[in-house]
Amino acid sequence: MATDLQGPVTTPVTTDAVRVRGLTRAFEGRPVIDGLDLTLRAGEFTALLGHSGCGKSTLLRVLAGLDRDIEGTVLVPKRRAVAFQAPRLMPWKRVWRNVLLGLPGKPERAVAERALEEVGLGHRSGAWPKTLSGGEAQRASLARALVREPDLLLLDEPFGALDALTRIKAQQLVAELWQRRGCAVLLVTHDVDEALLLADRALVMRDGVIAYDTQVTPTRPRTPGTPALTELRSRLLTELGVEQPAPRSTSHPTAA
Ligand SMILES: Nc1ncnc2c1ncn2[C@@H]1O[C@H](COP(=O)(O)OP(=O)(O)OP(=O)(O)O)[C@@H](O)[C@H]1O
Repeated sequence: MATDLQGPVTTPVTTDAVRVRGLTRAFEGRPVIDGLDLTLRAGEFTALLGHSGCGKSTLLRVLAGLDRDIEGTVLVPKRRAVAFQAPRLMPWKRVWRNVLLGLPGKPERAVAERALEEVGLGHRSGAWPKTLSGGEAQRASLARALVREPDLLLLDEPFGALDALTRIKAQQLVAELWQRRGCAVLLVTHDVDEALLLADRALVMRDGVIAYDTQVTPTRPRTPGTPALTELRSRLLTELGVEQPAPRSTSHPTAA
């Protein structure tokens, strides 16, 4: 799949969707990413966690090819797509035209409608973006990513601005799309529970590198609160510097 690669160096790799070696990105002389190595396997769903400002979006932008002012080696598949927290729809173009935006050639409306149907938005194809709800706009943004048939789907906090119920539905949709499409996904999120719900693997970024890298249980669908997930949740929170209360003692002093 990832034999068709582009990046600063184009050594072909076969089973990996992403291969990053010694990546450094500095702003005004201060490295935000500092010698980072990362391999994502084809078809793997990976969550990227880290405190605010640690460089998650910067890494995603580099992988998306939106930031090339870098040092190091970045190998990514040519077919990749990105969806951001804000859906970034052009208000003067109908939804289906937004979905096709930037695609080469002159793809037909039916191409956009197939992707819109996949995200449950076929009926809003001819609508103007301003008439969509937040969840609908986010789904349109996902359709725009899917229409590119990506081998690598980059998601930068796509659920961050959604209300709790819409967020659960959007998470389910992404899980379904990933299972159907089989592409590698890199999801930037602040939410440890979201990472544990969706991902095969969770990474914590700190000090410009991947400081922690763990597999999540392969069982799906996930049931929050199982001992394995609870332990992993606690480990990830510790890695993120979140102090947790000590487990409550089960022994009670007996009254005299
Ligand atoms: N274009 C830029 N110019 C200068 N500094 C930048 C630029 N883009 C990002 N930075 C800085 O790089 C650091 C990492 O930013 P980035 O957006 O990657 O963090 P993040 O981990 O995604 O944060 P958050 O979780 O808050 O979205 C921040 O200190 C940010 O101010």
